[in-house]
Amino acid sequence: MADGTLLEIAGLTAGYGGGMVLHGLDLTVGPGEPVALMGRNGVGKTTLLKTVMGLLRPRGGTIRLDGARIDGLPPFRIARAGIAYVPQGREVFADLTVEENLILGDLAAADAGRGYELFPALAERRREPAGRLSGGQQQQLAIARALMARPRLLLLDEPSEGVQPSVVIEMADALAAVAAAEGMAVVLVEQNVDLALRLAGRVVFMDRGRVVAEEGGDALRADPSRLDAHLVL
Ligand SMILES: Nc1ncnc2c1ncn2[C@@H]1O[C@H](COP(=O)(O)OP(=O)(O)OP(=O)(O)O)[C@@H](O)[C@H]1O
Repeated sequence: MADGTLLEIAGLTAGYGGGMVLHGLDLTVGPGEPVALMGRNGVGKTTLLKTVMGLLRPRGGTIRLDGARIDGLPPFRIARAGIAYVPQGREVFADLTVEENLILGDLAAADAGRGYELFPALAERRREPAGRLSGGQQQQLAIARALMARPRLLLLDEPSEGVQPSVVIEMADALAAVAAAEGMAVVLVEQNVDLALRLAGRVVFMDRGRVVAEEGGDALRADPSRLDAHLVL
């Protein structure tokens, strides 16, 4: 879009049963922009990702991708529009091989090469059941699978959970490379400051179902103590 907006969320409300979790949330993300979303437990970060992906129906507000409304569409149509989602908990098909998991990420892909370029360690284990990989490699596989279809926007929920620091850094650098090379935007929900700051050009802070503040990644890298002011609200 001419104004450089890929994702535009305005006045979004959503919740479960009688309880509202998102209370009029506004957020815009530019093409190719890596954004980290931070905030205390329970403020609605996961709920936001699920709502953007169409897994939870919004109660109000609008979600636009490249200017076109996507709120209310079913998840498969949102995926086709160019959004991929890697939920918390590294979901892979444990009984299928690494290669089969990758191919399932994009049935139109002739081979899984793209996934192996992202994370070369996966190539060495391509014929093994995914369930035998370490936690960190399963997370890499879940991310690689989501990237097979070349999304324009990747929604990623807490990928660092239970993953060793060296693998976290590898994940951040692989994602940053794809974001830069292909113009893929990322919305990363992350408590791990190292990962959030390594990847994000901008950090957005949520509290009680709304975006309440944001900071440039460079300012936070220069002075990470600025994070505390936003996270202890
Ligand atoms: N399936 C559900 N049914 C009912 N309530 C839910 C459901 N999922 C989440 N909630 C509630 O919605 C609120 C926001 O949860 P959400 O998972 O979006 O927060 P979060 O910011 O991602 O926190 P966390 O870091 O703990 O995952 C919480 O009060 C939670 O208990």
